Amino acid sequence: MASSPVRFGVLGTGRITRRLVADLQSTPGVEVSAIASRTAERARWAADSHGIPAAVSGYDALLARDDVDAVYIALPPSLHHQWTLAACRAGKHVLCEKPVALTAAEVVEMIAAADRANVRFLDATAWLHHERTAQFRQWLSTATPPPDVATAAAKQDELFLDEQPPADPAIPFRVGPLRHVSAAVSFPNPFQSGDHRLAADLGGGVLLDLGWYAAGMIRFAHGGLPEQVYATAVMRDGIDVRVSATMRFPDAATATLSCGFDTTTRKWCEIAGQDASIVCDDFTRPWADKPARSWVHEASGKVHTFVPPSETQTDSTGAGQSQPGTRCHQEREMIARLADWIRIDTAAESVTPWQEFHDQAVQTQMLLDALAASIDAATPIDLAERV
Ligand SMILES: NC(=O)C1=CN([C@@H]2O[C@H](COP(=O)(O)OP(=O)(O)OC[C@H]3O[C@@H](n4cnc5c(N)ncnc54)[C@H](OP(=O)(O)O)[C@@H]3O)[C@@H](O)[C@H]2O)C=CC1
Ligand SMILES: O=C1CO[C@H](CO)[C@@H](O)[C@@H]1O
Repeated sequence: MASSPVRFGVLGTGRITRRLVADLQSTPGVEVSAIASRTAERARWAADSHGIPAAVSGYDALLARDDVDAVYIALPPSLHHQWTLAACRAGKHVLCEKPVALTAAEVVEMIAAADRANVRFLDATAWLHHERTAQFRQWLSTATPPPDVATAAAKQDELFLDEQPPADPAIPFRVGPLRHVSAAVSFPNPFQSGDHRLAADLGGGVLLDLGWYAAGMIRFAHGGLPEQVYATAVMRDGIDVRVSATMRFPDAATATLSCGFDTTTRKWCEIAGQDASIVCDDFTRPWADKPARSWVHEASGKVHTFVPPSETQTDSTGAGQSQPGTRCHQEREMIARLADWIRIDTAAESVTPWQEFHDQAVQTQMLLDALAASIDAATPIDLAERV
């Protein structure tokens, strides 16, 4: 029996809703039943533009509606905490834009509120849901080689020569023990004056806006938090517009982060292990008109281009050409995942597949907290002392 669609209500009518509302509407099993604005006129305009049945004046009024099962919170960062708590109180599931909140303490409260209300919570960090991220995860899960391989690795750097096929053909590369992660995300001045990204009271600043992605990639690649960080910021009108940071983990892995509102477009990362590195130059979101790009660089200098399975569909001529229509759409994957969680009968199942995403969100925000503290204090910060 087909389950009924998950009906989303949208809070906010800004820039991101132009894209995400269409993504919600085009995800199977999901509908958008209402959109709310602070003003009735703008709600009407947004509902008409997107073909949404109900235009709602005021966010509280949307939360009170019976035709809304879940909300998509597309408000400035300073409002995410408040409206997530309100949505949970109203019994609505939540998809909340990034950065999840202003501090890790707020994120912990938001997740606790969702747990108390038995509703699902997910942050809209879509790259975590791209199929290639699952492949990165798999390569990283082989980070610790068996002892005999580790000994061999210490003796020679030719483990990946072609004549030595890997043990598991499904995992053709082993990154080996993680040594360094580098993540850089920037966009050159894309904002109008008055934009929340440039307003301190709305949670502005590049560290929260784009550092969210870079810190998230570093946490994802390592799986834990550094023991020490040091960050510096270039400030303009009281807002951090460029941030650079270094960090060191308890296992001696290191990382560097760079983000900027005044630097050319970058959405890059390099995850370097002892044996190979994963390189990706569009990890936050593949370019709309191009296939997702990532590579594995072996110690020998050999480079392999990774083509996600959805981009290697054979076309009608059998030529194996990439077909854009079949490409992984990370936002729809994210929405479908949340809709699946909403349909899980938690009374019948003890699984909590959302836990890893909650851990990722909390720890990303903890890392940002530490970087902000380092910028403020102009000194390295020990995370162990902050937990
Ligand atoms: N996942 C992604 O790829 C992206 C995520 N984002 C994230 O989405 C969120 C929203 O960003 P974006 O859509 O660009 O922001 P916009 O400023 O374009 O829109 C924010 C909306 O929030 C509502 N709002 C409520 N209170 C305020 C306030 N005090 N000041 C301004 N707006 C307010 C407004 O809707 P109304 O007046 O109708 O109530 C406004 O349209 C941010 O957290 C951002 O980081 C942004 C871009 C991409
Ligand atoms: O998340 C985001 C993705 O890209 C934008 C740049 O145009 C960011 O500023 C935004 O908040």
